[in-house]
Amino acid sequence: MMADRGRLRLGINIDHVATVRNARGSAWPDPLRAALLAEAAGADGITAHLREDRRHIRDADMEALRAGIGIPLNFECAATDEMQAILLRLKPHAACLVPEKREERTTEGGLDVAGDEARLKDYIAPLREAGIRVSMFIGHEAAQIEASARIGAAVVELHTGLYSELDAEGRQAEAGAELAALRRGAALAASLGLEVHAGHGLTYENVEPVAAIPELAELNIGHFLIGEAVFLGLGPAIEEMRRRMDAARFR
Ligand SMILES: CC(=O)[C@@H](O)[C@H](O)COP(=O)(O)O
Ligand SMILES: NCC(=O)COP(=O)(O)O
Repeated sequence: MMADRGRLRLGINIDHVATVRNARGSAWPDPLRAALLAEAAGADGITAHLREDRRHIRDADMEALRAGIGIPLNFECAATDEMQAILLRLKPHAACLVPEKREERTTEGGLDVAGDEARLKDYIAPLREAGIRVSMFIGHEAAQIEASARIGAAVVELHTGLYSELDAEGRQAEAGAELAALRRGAALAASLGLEVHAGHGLTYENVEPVAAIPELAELNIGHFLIGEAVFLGLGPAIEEMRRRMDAARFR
């Protein structure tokens, strides 16, 4: 009999549609249009990251996504006062708090929840009261997972960036060790009552071992799929990712 470990949700991150738009200072390609195409292709949610420097997604994009899509919006941002005010005004389905450095090319590592526990507990309290599902974008270390549970986060999203990099570099033993650590992290988080998501750097080639982790409820995938959309179209690119995720879950 086929094992049924539950359907894994697929959130599509549309940040890099905005990267292409901003490269020319034009109005296109439009991230909302991408989000609506993703929704039509079966995406379970849309993820967008409003960075402090607005290098891709901008405030108006978040407003348009909040008003325009029919599936949950996962609003990624740093835990700053500015972002808290925007979250409380827009009230997205979910807020995923991420570490952010102005000079980084992309999100490097997870949020240090254990090292900033008291502040983050206070920071998320009004978000929780507003009905926003709070998620922590963290590494797989037990200390970060336990701190996320203690402060009252509903979700942790485990950073798969290192696994993805090691796999892409052909460092299979190290990628396997990182995958095993992600598995242990997912099991610990679920045992603490957290919903477990994962994402960053996932591709057709590396997604299946991650999708097979039984405690995961959702993957968030962006950069690779926006690139693949150039060749396949966004809908077919998403459908192929969906197919591979299902293959990992239901084989
Ligand atoms: C938090 C995360 O993993 C992604 O949302 C990522 O941050 C996308 O944005 P960047 O590519 O700007 O890092
Ligand atoms: N939180 C991870 C995410 O939204 C997508 O990351 P990526 O696929 O763009 O690297």
